Amino acid sequence: MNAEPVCIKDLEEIASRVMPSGMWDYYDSGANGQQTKAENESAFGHYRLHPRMLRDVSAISTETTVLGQRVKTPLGVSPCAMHRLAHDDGEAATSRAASRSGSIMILSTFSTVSLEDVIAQGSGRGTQYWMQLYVYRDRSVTESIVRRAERAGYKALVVTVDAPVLGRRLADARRKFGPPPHVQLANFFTPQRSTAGVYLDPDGEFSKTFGANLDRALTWTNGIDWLRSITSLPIVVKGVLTAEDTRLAIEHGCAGVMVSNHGGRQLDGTLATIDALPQVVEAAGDQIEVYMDGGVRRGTDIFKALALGARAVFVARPVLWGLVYKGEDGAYLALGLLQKELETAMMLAGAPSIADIDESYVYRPARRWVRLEPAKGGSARRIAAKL
Ligand SMILES: Cc1cc2nc3c(=O)[nH]c(=O)nc-3n(C[C@H](O)[C@H](O)[C@H](O)COP(=O)(O)O)c2cc1C
Ligand SMILES: CCCCCCC(=O)C(=O)O
Repeated sequence: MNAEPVCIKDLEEIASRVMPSGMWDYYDSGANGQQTKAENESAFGHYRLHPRMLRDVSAISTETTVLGQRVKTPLGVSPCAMHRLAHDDGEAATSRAASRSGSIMILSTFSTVSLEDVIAQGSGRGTQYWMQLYVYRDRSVTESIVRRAERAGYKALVVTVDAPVLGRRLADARRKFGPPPHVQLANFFTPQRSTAGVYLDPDGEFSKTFGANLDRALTWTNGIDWLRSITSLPIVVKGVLTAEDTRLAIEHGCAGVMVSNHGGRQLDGTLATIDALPQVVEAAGDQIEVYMDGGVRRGTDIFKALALGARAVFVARPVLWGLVYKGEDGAYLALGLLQKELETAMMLAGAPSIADIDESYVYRPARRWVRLEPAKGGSARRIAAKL
């Protein structure tokens, strides 16, 4: 295909053709049988829109607020390790693209451009930068990233809580995948910096480096309460899929939760994120903001997530595919295609502003999953996942 990509699926097709297979597999893979990865995308198709006609849609605005600050769009970039696998400019290119499109950018701790250099690429036109954290066994490593993020101007910390261990992605396991030597974890290792307390697998295998550093004993108390005690930045927990954990996030003083299953790369067999979103929104009430990611490939997906109560919606792989296609311009194209599709969906549905988009615009599927909640001294209670 030589024509300019006109949708995210076109970008995916190009990236799948041009990326070396090891890197493509790392970006693409879900865990184990990849059921969750597939359902993140397909589940959007189970929701239907309920559009309204003859509403003035001559002026569409996607402006909204997130964590109390104005943003041009509720669309953002989810944290992804190692953008330099996609393009030599790595996260610097993504940062420029996010800044041009006014999208929020969440930077992965495992970026291949340093967190200071990434934010320096933004032109400050209302883009918010948030810093993603994995909590290390050696807390001084995490604390040092927090301090650097504060100094550099990041507006929130996003703590990923769905990865006490890296999910088993079979293609990576077969290959013992690790990055090529020129792709380095720039927040920890550069010619100028080598961070004590961070173990790097001598063979470069990701899952081993990950497993050796991260704290599997992490809890709400020793992780989230501890973070709150060392910083005043708002804390968002990423990887929440249940009402129970949303209530805990509120109790532990978080500012937001991100409904995410890590793009299906961690626990295979969870609900798709669009299906998990309603129970989280209900538990959150107006006490905490709710964001989501996973399988968002179209403007109508964003519209549906907003209608079900997400305050902002994030994408990961689509931006990586854009980077593979054309660096900064490709990532900007990916975000621009989604933004344009969102605006078109808003026009066609008769919802000219983000505030207009509510639950009345979607039909939920009638199917239900039922689980049993253990009862204390009585018979187990049947709980239906409300979709
Ligand atoms: C290649 C790749 C690397 C990722 N790296 C991280 C990471 O470093 N930290 C993190 O919290 N999530 C990471 N994620 C998960 C994403 O932030 C996000 O939750 C998920 O990919 C969203 O789904 P999507 O790719 O379908 O948009 C990664 C995802 C991919 C595909
Ligand atoms: C040591 C680098 C490991 C990167 C893992 C990043 C991640 O979360 C992913 O899903 O992949």
